[in-house]
Amino acid sequence: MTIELWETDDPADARFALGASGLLGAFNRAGVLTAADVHVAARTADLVGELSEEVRLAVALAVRAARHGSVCVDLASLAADGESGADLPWPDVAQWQDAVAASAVAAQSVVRVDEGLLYLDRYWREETQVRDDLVARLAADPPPVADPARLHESAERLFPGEGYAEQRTAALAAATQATTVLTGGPGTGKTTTVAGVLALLTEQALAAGDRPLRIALTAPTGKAAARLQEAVVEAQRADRFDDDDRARLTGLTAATLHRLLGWRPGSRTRFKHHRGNRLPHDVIVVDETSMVSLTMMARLLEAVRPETRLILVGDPDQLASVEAGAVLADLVGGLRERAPETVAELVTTRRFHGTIDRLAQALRAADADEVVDLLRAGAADVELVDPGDAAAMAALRADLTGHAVGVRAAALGGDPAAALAAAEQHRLLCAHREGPWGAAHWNRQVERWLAEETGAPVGATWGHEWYAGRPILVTSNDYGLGLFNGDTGVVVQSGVDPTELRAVIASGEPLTFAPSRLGDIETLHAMTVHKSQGSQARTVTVLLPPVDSPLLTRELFYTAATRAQERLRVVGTEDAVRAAVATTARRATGLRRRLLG
Ligand SMILES: Nc1ncnc2c1ncn2[C@@H]1O[C@H](COP(=O)(O)OP(=O)(O)OP(=O)(O)O)[C@@H](O)[C@H]1O
Repeated sequence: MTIELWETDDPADARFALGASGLLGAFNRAGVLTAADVHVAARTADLVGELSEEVRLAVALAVRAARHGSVCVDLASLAADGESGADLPWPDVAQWQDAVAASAVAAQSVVRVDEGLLYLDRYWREETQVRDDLVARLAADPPPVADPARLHESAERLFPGEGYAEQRTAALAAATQATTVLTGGPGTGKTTTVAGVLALLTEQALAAGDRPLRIALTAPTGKAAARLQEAVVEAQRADRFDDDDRARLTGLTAATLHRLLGWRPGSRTRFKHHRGNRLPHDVIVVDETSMVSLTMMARLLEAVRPETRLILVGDPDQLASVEAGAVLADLVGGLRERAPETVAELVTTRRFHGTIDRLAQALRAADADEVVDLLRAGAADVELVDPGDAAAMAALRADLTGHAVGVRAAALGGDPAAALAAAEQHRLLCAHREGPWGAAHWNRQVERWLAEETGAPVGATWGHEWYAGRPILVTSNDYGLGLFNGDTGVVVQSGVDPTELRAVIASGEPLTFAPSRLGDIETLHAMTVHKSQGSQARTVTVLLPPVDSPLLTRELFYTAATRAQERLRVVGTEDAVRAAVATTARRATGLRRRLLG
């Protein structure tokens, strides 16, 4: 294992810290630390009069770790990894750890050392709080069940027979305890279980003669929240639910976690609801929990009342949040040992019966030979394209261009629903944002092909950023407009004049805006795998980066592959496929271990 470095041929690269000398300078020039890591560490150390170079290096490595999604840094293993890969002046580990523990930065709580792991104070406090809140929830009495006989009877009705046994057990667990982590891959029946649990709980509230249950459905992104809401409503249409169940559950709406907690202007990490002003709900269901960062989990747990039933739903094999932490995987790992009854795992796939499902299972099992065999099997729903195969790449180009042309034709027709449907057919997913395998490059590429094919000068290279048929992705929440990070849409021509353009965003009822009203928007001919989390498309093309990419991991491949509902095309060499399967995204966190203690 080698330490991940940034590389550049440009001596003026902004990541070089001007004037950095000594250890910080050496680690910056080697590409371990960026200028930002160095400056943050130097400033913080200056504030408390910390002069030791070794300690300043440790602080900078903790800052760097957070940038890479880790909550803390294990100096010993980092130095051991680094020594095998880069010729760097690593301090003697034992002495270094002692120096950090005895330092002014530790004494002033700028950093914390816990079981050999070094944390920036903020993350240590958040991790401690998540652990303490969870442990307190586990220790408290379970919420009361008004009519246990009725609960079991209704569970048999809503989850009948052997086919629903796994979900029935999970639902009864979630209905009878305060905290449940419901995990499973795509299509394993998580939403069906959630819909059933809500029916069970609303019925129990009625049996107890209580006021109607207050239920919150939530997810980290607007797109995921909207999907949860639709899926729960859809699940209740099944015959197993009777009219009374449906009547008690009418009007359920889902909101993003930010909105549920009460977003406050000017702060991304502080909310209206907190320990002193808790959320009023009796049941809170969080979907796509793998995307929840440590910070958001801390904010959520402090705002949840002890007696509220909390159901955390997600797939721990997916990529973790863009921000620091790997909370869902840590919760599953830690709680499985500490309180196994709180982890309900669904393992039987209900939706796919094809190669995509088998591929997802092989990826979870890290079985590289099976993954390669499935990709090469010539199945109708899964295909592997070798980037060195000119004919196959030409076919890929024709396909991507054909899709873009189809979206443009629908958008020129001025029918928002048709344009949206065309745009939602296919997703091109990239590991990186920048570079030859990045989303930015492929967005430009598809726009160029579209322009060539149609003769219309569209796209950023022509200076026509807004054009009919431009698929778009919303990249931040805009509560005023009702737009959420992750929302997707397309630009349509709304009149005879080609300059009359409207942006249509997919929602229950499509939302229409003048393009000038939209702020944070990206073109969506291609998107990063990270941003695709929480959404699916019928056909998905995944561009695997080359073998040496630090982003090439099993979690990335699994997340990308499971976005596909009907067809999956993977563009990459066999070596890249094998490297992805063999590499897991390593994030340093202490939560799993601390949950055991
Ligand atoms: N026990 C079951 N037997 C047969 N079909 C089921 C069962 N449970 C769920 N299904 C069906 O399987 C499909 C997937 O279920 P569901 O949407 O609940 O899964 P999910 O895990 O939430 O999926 P995803 O996370 O991919 O959205 C649905 O069409 C649902 O009706």
